[in-house]
Amino acid sequence: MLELNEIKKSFGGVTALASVQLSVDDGEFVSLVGPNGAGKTTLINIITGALRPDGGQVLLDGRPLNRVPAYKRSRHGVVRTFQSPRMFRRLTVRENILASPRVHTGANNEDFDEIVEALQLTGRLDARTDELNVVDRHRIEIARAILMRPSLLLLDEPTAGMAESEARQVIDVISARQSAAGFGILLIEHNFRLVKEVSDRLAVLDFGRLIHTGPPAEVEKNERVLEAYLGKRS
Ligand SMILES: Nc1ncnc2c1ncn2[C@@H]1O[C@H](COP(=O)(O)OP(=O)(O)OP(=O)(O)O)[C@@H](O)[C@H]1O
Repeated sequence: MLELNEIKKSFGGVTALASVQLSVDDGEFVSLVGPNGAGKTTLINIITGALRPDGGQVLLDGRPLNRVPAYKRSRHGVVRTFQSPRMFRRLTVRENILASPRVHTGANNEDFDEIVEALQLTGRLDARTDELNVVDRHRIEIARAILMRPSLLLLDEPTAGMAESEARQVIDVISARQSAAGFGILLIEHNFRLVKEVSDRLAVLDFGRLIHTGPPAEVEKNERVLEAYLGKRS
């Protein structure tokens, strides 16, 4: 469904992405892992149209997106969340989750209740989001994104700032919804152990290069991955 062909992007002298080739099929769960500065967020920004690549093509269902502006890409079902969740701080949790018109038109009450409960937000629906911590703000963004009924969900470190048990719980919720609804996922996560079990494939970026793509069981056998990735962080 999503195909990235030879995507290149530099910032001044820094090569953020060097010819990245990656696909996400319908209903597939792909996790993009790699150290800080590897180019993960840049890749999501290129998929959504927030950034233009210097070279290469983004294709959605076989159609090139290069000339499609960011706001129209979301109409094609491409939905993203941010590394630092963006909210209307003076609005309540409920209002923030319902803030997208696509949530209004697409989600029924049952979906809303289910996802809010799974993400442990039920008791906080009437709180203002500026009273909440970053963990809950991530949960709000994820709830809204899922209720937008994406065909492709791009999650930029949805577990940033979470303890491992919180992160696991959130990833399990995402995975369960993905299995039920069948959308494609590209999820950014530093710690590949957290996403190993739920991912169909892992793609490992290092200094803008995709050094491995394959089933999670293979990743720890790849010397380059172990050296590039595990060498730098635990
Ligand atoms: N707008 C920008 N201007 C200049 N350099 C940038 C810009 N955005 C990203 N970079 C650089 O491009 C490289 C890739 O950054 P990117 O944020 O995509 O990495 P990342 O893998 O998402 O890192 P992290 O895990 O820390 O979020 C880094 O060297 C970064 O400093």
